[in-house]
Amino acid sequence: MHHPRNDILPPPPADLLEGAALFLDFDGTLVELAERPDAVAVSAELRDTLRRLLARLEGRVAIISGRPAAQIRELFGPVDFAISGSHGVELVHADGRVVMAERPAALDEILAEADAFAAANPGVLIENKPLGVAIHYRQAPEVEQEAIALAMRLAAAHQVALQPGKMMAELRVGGGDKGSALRALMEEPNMAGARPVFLGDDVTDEPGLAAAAALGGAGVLVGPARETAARYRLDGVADVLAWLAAAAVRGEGAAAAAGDEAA
Ligand SMILES: O=P(O)(O)OC[C@H]1O[C@H](O[C@H]2O[C@H](CO)[C@@H](O)[C@H](O)[C@H]2O)[C@H](O)[C@@H](O)[C@@H]1O
Repeated sequence: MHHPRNDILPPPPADLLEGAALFLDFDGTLVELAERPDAVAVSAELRDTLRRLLARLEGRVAIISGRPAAQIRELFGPVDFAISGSHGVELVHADGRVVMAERPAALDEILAEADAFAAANPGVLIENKPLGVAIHYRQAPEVEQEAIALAMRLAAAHQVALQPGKMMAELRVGGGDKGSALRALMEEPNMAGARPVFLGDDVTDEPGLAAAAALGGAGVLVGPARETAARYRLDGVADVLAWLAAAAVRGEGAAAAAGDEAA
C-alpha cells in the first residue's frame, strides 16, 4: 500500500498507552543498530521498563521482530510477554503456545548460495535463521547492489519471500508479516477492547504500523520521516526508551492515585 510521506508527524502523546496494547519492534527501536546481529544486548533498564509496562497494561505487551522468537527470548531472559519472530511468521504466545511454519528445504539451497557469496565478499555476513536466510552487507556496503540482485534471483528461483531490511536482504518464509502477527495477537482474550500501538523503524514494520491504525490504534515511526502508515514519530532508540519509561511511570502514578481514591 502507498502511504504519504509526512515530514511533520508529531511525537506520540504522553497518554497514548491508556487502554492500549503495546507492540514493539526490536532492532532499531528498542536497541541501537550494531555492526553485527550478535552485537546487541538488552539492558537492565529496558527489561525493567517492559516489566513495568506489562504490569500497567495488564499483560498487553508483545515484541514483533524480524529475529527468530527464540533469539528474542534469549536476549530478554525469562519473559512473560508474547513474541512474534521471523517478520511475523512465528508466534510464541505469552502462555507458551507456539505457532510456527515449517522450514522449507529450499532455505538450505539458498543458504549454500548465500554462503558462497559471503566467501567471495569479505564483510558480508549470512544469518541462518529457522525461517529465513539473511544476507547482511552493513560491513561491506559496496556490494549492496549485488547482494540485492542475488536475493531477488534466489527469491524468484525458490519461491520464497524477499524481505528487505536495513543493510540486509532476507529470503524468508512468506504468508505473513508484522501486520498479520499484530492482528493474530489482538485476537487473544486479554486484548479485547484495547487499541493497538505499534512502534517500529524499518520497512518490515510498515504492515504492523498499518494494522495498528486499521484496528483503531496508531503507529509510531522510529527514525527519520519517510512514507509511512504511522501517525506519530520519535527520532530514535533513546527517545523510544525515554518515552516508554515515562509511560510506565505515568501508569504507576495513575494506579496509585486510583488506589488512594478507593481507600
Ligand atoms: O524487526 P527487527 O526486530 O527490527 O529485526 C530486523 C532484523 O534485525 C537484525 O538485523 C538488523 O540489526 C542488526 C544488529 O543491529 C544489524 O547489524 C543489521 O544491519 C540490521 O539489518 C537481525 O539480524 C535480522 O535477523 C532481523 O530481521
